[in-house]
Amino acid sequence: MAGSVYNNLVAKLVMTGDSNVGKTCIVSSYTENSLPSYLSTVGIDFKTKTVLIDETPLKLQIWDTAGQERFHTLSVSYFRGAHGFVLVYDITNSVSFENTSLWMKDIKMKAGEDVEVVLLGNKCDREDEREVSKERGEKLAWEYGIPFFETSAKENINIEKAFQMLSETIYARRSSVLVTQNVVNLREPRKTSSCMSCR
Ligand SMILES: Nc1nc2c(ncn2[C@@H]2O[C@H](COP(=O)(O)OP(=O)(O)OP(=O)(O)O)[C@@H](O)[C@H]2O)c(=O)[nH]1
Repeated sequence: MAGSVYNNLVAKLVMTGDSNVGKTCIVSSYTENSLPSYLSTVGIDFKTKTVLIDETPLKLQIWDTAGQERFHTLSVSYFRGAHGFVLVYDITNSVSFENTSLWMKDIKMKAGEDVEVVLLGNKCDREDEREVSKERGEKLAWEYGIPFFETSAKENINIEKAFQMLSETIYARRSSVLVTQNVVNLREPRKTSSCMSCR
């Protein structure tokens, strides 16, 4: 168990949801504890952060995709091969909440049915402008069978918790995680080659 394979576990996470809901700020808050200067995401980049699960390090590769419609094809092309998704809406924007069902369809279509997803209702610091009740978020997450948090990237509320829960679910439920560029089975010891394509 303490072999080197378990020191090289990597999980690919993808941020998704409408434009302007706060995906980039959530990643920054989680990986740097600071907000970036505002710049709507125009391409794709990823950040990394290592979490500990039962003393095992799991390196998260967090891909921040653009929510704007004109980047949709590019954004969803990064869904394939992801182990988990952070699906974000803005509690002050009901359209972004309604569109989560479209993002969920894309996730299932591109990444498969058994991929792990956490739903975030972001900007919960803006209570005065709230358009989506917490109950609606909870109900939707219950229907999907996924965890739900209301978050604030601005005030760093529930961000750490959400990523930790997603990481633990991936670690516990998935039979495989990426190890550098190779895939290994977590539950069975590796037998021969470290490269799937060589088998
Ligand atoms: N009040 C408040 N504002 C936030 C929060 N998170 C993000 N914002 C603001 O919302 C705006 C959009 O944030 P981004 O992180 O760029 O949104 P995005 O979802 O990455 O947008 P795209 O890159 O276009 O997909 C910025 O002005 C942020 O400062 C939050 O938790 N609270």
